[in-house]
Amino acid sequence: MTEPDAGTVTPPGGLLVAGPWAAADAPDEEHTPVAVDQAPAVELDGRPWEVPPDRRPVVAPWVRDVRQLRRVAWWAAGEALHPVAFHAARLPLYTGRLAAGSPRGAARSAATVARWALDAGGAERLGDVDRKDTPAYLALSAQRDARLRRRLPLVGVSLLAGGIGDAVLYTKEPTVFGLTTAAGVLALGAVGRRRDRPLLDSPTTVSGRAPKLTSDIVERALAHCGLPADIAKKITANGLEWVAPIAIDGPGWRAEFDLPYGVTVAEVAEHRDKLASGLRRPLGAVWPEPESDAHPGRMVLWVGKDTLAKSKAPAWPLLNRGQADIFAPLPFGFDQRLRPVSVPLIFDSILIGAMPRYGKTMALRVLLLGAALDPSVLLYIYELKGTGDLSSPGEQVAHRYASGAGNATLAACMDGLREVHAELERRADIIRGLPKSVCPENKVTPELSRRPGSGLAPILFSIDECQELFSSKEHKDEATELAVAIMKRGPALGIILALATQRPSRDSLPLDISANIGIRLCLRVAGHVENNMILGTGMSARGVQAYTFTRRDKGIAYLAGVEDDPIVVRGAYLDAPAAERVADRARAIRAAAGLLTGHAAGEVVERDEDTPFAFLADAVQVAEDRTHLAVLAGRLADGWPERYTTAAGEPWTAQQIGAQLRTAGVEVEPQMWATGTKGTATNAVGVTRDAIRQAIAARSGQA
Ligand SMILES: Nc1ncnc2c1ncn2[C@@H]1O[C@H](COP(=O)(O)OP(=O)(O)OP(=O)(O)O)[C@@H](O)[C@H]1O
Repeated sequence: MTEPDAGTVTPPGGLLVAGPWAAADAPDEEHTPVAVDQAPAVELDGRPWEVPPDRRPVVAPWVRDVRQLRRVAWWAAGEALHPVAFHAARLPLYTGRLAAGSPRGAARSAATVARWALDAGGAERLGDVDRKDTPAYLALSAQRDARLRRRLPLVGVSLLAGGIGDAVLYTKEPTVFGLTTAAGVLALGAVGRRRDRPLLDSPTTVSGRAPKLTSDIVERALAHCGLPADIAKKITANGLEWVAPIAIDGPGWRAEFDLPYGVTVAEVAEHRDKLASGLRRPLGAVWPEPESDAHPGRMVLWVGKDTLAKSKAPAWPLLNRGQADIFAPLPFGFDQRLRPVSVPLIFDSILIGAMPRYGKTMALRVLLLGAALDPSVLLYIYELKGTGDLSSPGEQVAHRYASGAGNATLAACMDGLREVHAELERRADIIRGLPKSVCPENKVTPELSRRPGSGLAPILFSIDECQELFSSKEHKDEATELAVAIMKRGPALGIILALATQRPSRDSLPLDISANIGIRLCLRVAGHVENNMILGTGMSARGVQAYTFTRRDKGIAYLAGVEDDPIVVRGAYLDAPAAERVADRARAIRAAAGLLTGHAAGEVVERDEDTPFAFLADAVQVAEDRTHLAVLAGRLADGWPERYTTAAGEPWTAQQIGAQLRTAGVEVEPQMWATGTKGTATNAVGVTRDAIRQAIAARSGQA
């Protein structure tokens, strides 16, 4: 065979196919054209027996999996037996209902028999006939008379026979009489049942049972989901090309099909709400996804029996036991089908964004707890809201930890950024000096990072509410410069940046930062601008729209940068006590390995004005015997605006003051009768001056 020229393609099977660009003067036998839309006799990518088989398993995998098979058997038995038991238990109720309906049934039956016996239909027809049309009138009248003559005696005889029969039965066979009478009453009850009240109760609740997904339902929904009219018409006329039968997949159904030519999954995803309407399912249960391995028109539609927000969350795998490895993806949550989702943080950076109260801090907390369970990771945790949401793992294991809404925490965060920025040079020097056999790709390896004294321990640097830092007049330029450098050079050196923000805008999230982030987690946001700021340009046009999440979708997000396409994920939810337990475990693991450092090891890196002691000293000056936290917040902000106001100039909230007091060991009373911010006595969360004094005394004793 001759060497192929520029105009020919040699597929693996060896068949030469001439392209339109083939040289015009090449010998004929070398480029006999092959019509490409003809079914090729030989597969272009190999002879049939050379192509890896694309066969579906003879026995479905779930049948071979004993555990799944057992679950299916239990489920099927439950499905079959539950309605039987349900209705059996209600037999007396149903009997009562029938008995109650029997008088109505008797009246209905009597009316029906009377109408028949008196030929009510014939009478109506007779009334409709023009009396002047004598022959027709006479014919109908004669017909009716004949019917009455036949029917009335028949009814009379039947009634008489029935009555006599009953009387005989009653005297001779009272049991049979009782049974037949009961059957008659029930039958009359069935005749007399009201159409708006079904006799039998439904063994399932209407909202709890999603209708089974069928190809007809999917095709009808797609034809009405807002695609162009000609496409919709095609779907209605020809249906879809089904790749596999609709199957149960986790707690829902999976439908896989090819959309009409030229239509992409993104176009359908844009109309997800209309698709959900067509499927008659809640929005949170309808998830169209592309099957990227095939082509952009191959769609996998997963329709849940419940919305993601309502589905029962599997526990976080590291909740009660186990360690993590930062070089492997960290367990984070699960997707719509309740499959686990992990986030590979190493060699990357992550941005988490959402409207307030939709789960940013919880998402960050799960990742930090995961990283905390790898004892080699140095955690830098800065929580700029001041509510102490990240105090676990911050207090127990962080190398650097600060929480607060004031300038002191911003300054501590800047110190941390400078420290880690300096690490870039130090680490680059170490790596440059290592032989290729130890560090083949000029980046930190698991072995290197865990080698004692290597100075290459992975660092996870996290800032919650990072907009406070990036919009602060004093720090924003330096903070942006340092963060961008860390984000660009840090990953190869084992440094990960994790940022969370509730205000993704150009002012509070510099473009340089949002453009360089690798992994993006977007919980519910207000609109497409915020959506694209967090997930990346053009995402909302591709149908990745975190603003379609509803009020209930807390903790649910689009996660981009982990798979080829963004995926929907619900983060594991660890409340404060659970987080504390995990962080305590992480601390114990680190202590056993001799890896407690910095803040967790008791090293004091706080600035003078940032210590709990300084805070208590300020608080005791402005507190009364009994003071509401809101009042205390106002007085602290008036007395020391540089310490107790946010970057935006707002006084700290009562919640933030409460968090600081608790951190400093002061007991806060949830209900205290004292003068409120409006000058009148009221009940609100407060603190006594004695409690503050006691905490100061305790701390002085410690010192
Ligand atoms: N994964 C989750 N599963 C279920 N509920 C969650 C989840 N994550 C968060 N929530 C709920 O949302 C609430 C707010 O979460 P979180 O404090 O993380 O929000 P946030 O966006 O950080 O709020 P803020 O903007 O005030 O800082 C939590 O108290 C919890 O009730």
